Amino acid sequence: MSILLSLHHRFPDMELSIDCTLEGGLTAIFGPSGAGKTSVLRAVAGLLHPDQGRLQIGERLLLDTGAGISVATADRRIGYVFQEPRLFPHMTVAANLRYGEARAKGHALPLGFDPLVALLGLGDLLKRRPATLSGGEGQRVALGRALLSAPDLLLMDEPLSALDTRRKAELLPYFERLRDQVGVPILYVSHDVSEVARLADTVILMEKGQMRAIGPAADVFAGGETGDQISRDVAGAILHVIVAGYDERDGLTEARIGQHPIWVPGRVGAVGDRLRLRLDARDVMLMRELPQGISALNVLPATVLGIAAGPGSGALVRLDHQGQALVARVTKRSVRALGLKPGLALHAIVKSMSVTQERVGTG
Ligand SMILES: Nc1ncnc2c1ncn2[C@@H]1O[C@H](COP(=O)(O)OP(=O)(O)OP(=O)(O)O)[C@@H](O)[C@H]1O
Repeated sequence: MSILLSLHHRFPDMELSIDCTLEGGLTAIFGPSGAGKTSVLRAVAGLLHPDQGRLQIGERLLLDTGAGISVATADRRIGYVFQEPRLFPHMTVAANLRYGEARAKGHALPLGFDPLVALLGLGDLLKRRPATLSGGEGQRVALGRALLSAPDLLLMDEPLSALDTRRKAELLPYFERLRDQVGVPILYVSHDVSEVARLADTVILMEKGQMRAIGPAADVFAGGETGDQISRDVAGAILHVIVAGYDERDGLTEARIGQHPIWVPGRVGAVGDRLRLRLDARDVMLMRELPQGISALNVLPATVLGIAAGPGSGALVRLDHQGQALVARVTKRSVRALGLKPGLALHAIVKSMSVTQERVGTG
């Protein structure tokens, strides 16, 4: 189901502008604080009335300022999950979920009550009251309630930002399952690169109210065509790999892109599972000759696609590894010393230990 979104709004100290068409899946709106991410969600939900805008979800036209159309929030069939669960404190978890279901008003649910309770692991919580839930449990209930209202689109605004690292890690697999098993498109706001790299199919990069880039997550984090769209702190690759085995002796998971192995610390997934790995551009080293006697386990043949030199001492080198984007952040001095230029074949070295747990996701 396509989502057509066009918003233009002038705040006293910022101009918001976004135009895009989305084709389902999970789209992350990513950018620093104040970029305008939440304002986009608010406009989509009908809580902010833009100066100019158009929103169409599938066949349903929800907003067209030119034609004077703006469907009321309650009738948009859009679910909203916030930083905190916002559950009804006097109701049990089951009653909170049933409240969501009642709002579906007969529209087909993406998943029935019981399968959704199972997917979100809510079975043991149904009789509890919100005050007794942990932050992560509360967010799962909030998600369930939103999905049971049969939304055409789910909005999630920094749903992990109020949680500590452990709770975030517990919740992320549920979000992955939701993305992969429930067909509801999701607009997901976050300023956290590890979260976005792990979850997003598509990334909208926002800065100062403007849409700076849009595309598949791997392309946007690699810096796009010109390599200068992404800030150096978040540039990196998202590699899609398949689990090939586990080395018991060394405690390493073998993943593969085609026939090429990539070793990841710990046991992750089962043989045949699809994983996505985030490689920070600063953790990738480049060598022209096949290296001998080095500790890094992952030596990936790659071809230089482009080089974007920043204003400082660094440069972002975009590479192709078997059809997937890799990106290395190196010094301009190394670019010169290695004679890096588009088309050059070389080796990208990635330390296994740099692929930490939070950089490994599914799907
Ligand atoms: N109701 C409002 N009135 C005036 N200006 C607003 C309003 N809402 C948003 N803005 C302007 O838009 C900017 C971006 O706000 P928004 O909350 O959308 O950003 P964000 O990217 O979600 O940031 P954060 O992660 O900090 O919430 C604000 O700094 C402000 O300039």
